[in-house]
Amino acid sequence: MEEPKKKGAKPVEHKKEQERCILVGIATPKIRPWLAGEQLAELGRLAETAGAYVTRSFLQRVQNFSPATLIGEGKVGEVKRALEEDNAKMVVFDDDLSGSQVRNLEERMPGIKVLDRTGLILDIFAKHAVTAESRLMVEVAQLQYMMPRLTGAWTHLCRQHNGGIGTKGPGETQLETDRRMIRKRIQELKKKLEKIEDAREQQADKRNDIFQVGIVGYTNAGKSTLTNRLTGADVYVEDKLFATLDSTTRKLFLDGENIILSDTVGFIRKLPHNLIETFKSTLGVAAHADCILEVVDGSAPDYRDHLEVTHKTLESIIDKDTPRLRVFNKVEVASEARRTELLQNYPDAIQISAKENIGMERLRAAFKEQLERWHEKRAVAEAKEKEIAEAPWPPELD
Ligand SMILES: Nc1nc2c(ncn2[C@@H]2O[C@H](COP(=O)(O)OP(=O)(O)OP(=O)(O)O)[C@@H](O)[C@H]2O)c(=O)[nH]1
Ligand SMILES: [Mg+2]
Repeated sequence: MEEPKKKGAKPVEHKKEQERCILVGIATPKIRPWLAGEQLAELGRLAETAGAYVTRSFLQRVQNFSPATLIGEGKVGEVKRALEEDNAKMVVFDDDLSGSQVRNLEERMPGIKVLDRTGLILDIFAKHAVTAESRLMVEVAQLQYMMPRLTGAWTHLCRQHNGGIGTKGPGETQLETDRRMIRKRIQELKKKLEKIEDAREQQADKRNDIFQVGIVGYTNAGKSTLTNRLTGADVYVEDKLFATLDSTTRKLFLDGENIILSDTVGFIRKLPHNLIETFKSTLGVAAHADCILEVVDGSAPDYRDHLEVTHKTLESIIDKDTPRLRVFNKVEVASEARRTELLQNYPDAIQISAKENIGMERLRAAFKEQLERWHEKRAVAEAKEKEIAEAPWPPELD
């Protein structure tokens, strides 16, 4: 059996050259402790995917977020000391920071780069974007992310130059100019994106007579591995988050005819709404599908959370009437207890291993069933169209 494709000959350890960083997660009483730990571990994987080296992580339990710095003042001091000890120059928060929070934190920790989960995701997106379309989308998202943070950067500079004196006057004018320029740029980029989208829609129309399956799911669930397994394709697979940014379509020969599988960008928790909005057209590939295949990592401790995130993200993108299939992947590494739990709670889902080639026959059978239903639906629709076309005109009156 063929091993999934790995990224070329990459040096394994490069910790000295990597940016060293510390992670900060915040757990409110609403979130269960083990899940808070999982989320922080996921942030660590995001940081590593972005090329950073995590020296340590903090998980602070709080009743409420602190408005000025997100975490309490005492904790800020603790993080600052840890950064010095670890010789790290970057701190990444698992929750979104406002522009003023970034500014306050940077003031308290001079020389330290302050990022949040979204900033990290955008960085990964920027690195993994290959096509003109995804590059444009990433730039829009980056500019939108920058806008509210601009205030921080500028007033920060103003204070430095004017010794802490007010921030009105030329500073604000400059800020306004910057904002206007960014807005204009966003508009331009969006126009370009619309053109690409139109071209894609036209292509999608042309393919209307082929059954299309949109593969969706949480990042790293194994969507690309499954696409490769089913179609013998060579889609990029890696044990990193957001390996796939641009959707790819592959043909699968099934029951005497070709169907199309589209592999798409994965979802993740705490993905800001405007990022989903921006990537809607890539995800739109799934929106046009005749059937949705949801891939879930059945071995993940927090798979229920993954299911929920996927469900919520899809809600805004996909027609609720589109037929859906669900597979639990990586079952060869899931415990017996987990497999039983999945079987009991999700009797319609198919347990598979894209890596070990388990469950593929059942999945193909499920595709066939959907394909038959699709043909039936089309036949009914065509008959109706024909009836309308052949009806006498003007209609006969009684
Ligand atoms: N154990 C196990 N690992 C798997 C299986 N399928 C995929 N993987 C591994 O999971 C990791 C992610 O696989 P991908 O196919 O890149 O996942 P993806 O859903 O396309 O991820 P993104 O494109 O990043 O959203 C890789 O290391 C795969 O080798 C499986 O059935 N079993
Ligand atoms: Mg992928």
